[in-house]
Amino acid sequence: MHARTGDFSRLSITACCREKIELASRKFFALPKEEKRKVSRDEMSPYGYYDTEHTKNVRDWKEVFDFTVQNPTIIPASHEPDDKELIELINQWPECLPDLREACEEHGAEMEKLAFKLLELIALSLGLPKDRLNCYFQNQTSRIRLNYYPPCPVPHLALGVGRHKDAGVLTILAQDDVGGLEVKRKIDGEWVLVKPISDSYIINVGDMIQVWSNEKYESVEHRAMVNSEKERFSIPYFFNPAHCTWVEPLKELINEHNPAKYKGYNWGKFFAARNRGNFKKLDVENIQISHFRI
Ligand SMILES: O=C(O)CCC(=O)C(=O)O
Ligand SMILES: [Fe+2]
Repeated sequence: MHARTGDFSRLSITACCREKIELASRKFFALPKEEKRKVSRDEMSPYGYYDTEHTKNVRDWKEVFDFTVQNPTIIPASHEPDDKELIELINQWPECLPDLREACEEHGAEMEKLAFKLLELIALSLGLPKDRLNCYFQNQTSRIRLNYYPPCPVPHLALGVGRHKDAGVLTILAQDDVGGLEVKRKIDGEWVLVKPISDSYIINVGDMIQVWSNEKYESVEHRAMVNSEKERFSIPYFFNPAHCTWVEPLKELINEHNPAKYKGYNWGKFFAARNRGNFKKLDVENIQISHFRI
């Protein structure tokens, strides 16, 4: 893929790398359940295969495989503010499909290069030095997810992923040609289909850019529909900073006319709190940046 990003630079992502991960993802999800469950995630090892995820307490119609880009990745052991314990996330790879690991690691490296270019463009667009945001990404917690949405006999009763906003910095999404991703249009609240364009990536601004930019950028609500005939695959890359990142509106962007719209929060604890809802149904709403809105 080639993309022109303003006058700044020309990015080139090898199409073969994308084809490789798409093929490996199809092969992985086509494996028998017992094989996939050998790399199942659980509360101790929260990355790997999973087929019972909930978004906002509702079960999604999908199977996923998650891995981190930096191996190992360090995150807090729990969402409890006083718990200082950290854990190392170690990727799990299916032994019967060695191609998957290679394809995933290559794709991760390509996505990371693109993510840094985009980050620099965003910094420049906010009137900041181009490397202003780079410092948060040493020991980053970025991850990639392989999404598989099987055909659904009752597509009007289920969603592949329920409505949500991505909590991180940027999401770079590769979707296949089936279609199903919808974004909520701000002016009228209508859900609008993001039409698949082959060999292109969808760039989604996440909640952290909304907070850093003090709402100059907004993260968009989105969801994934399912359909009764076709299976669908997508591959989001979630670009996330180090767990210790304190997220708040950037000092340079706020002043008496534009006061900070958010209180600060710790990314690692936010992420741990968000992930809690993946393993059990919670009685409370999952953590959102609106909880830090001033
Ligand atoms: O499958 C898609 O198109 C979107 C997936 C998504 O929003 C997510 O995994 O956060
Ligand atoms: Fe998303």
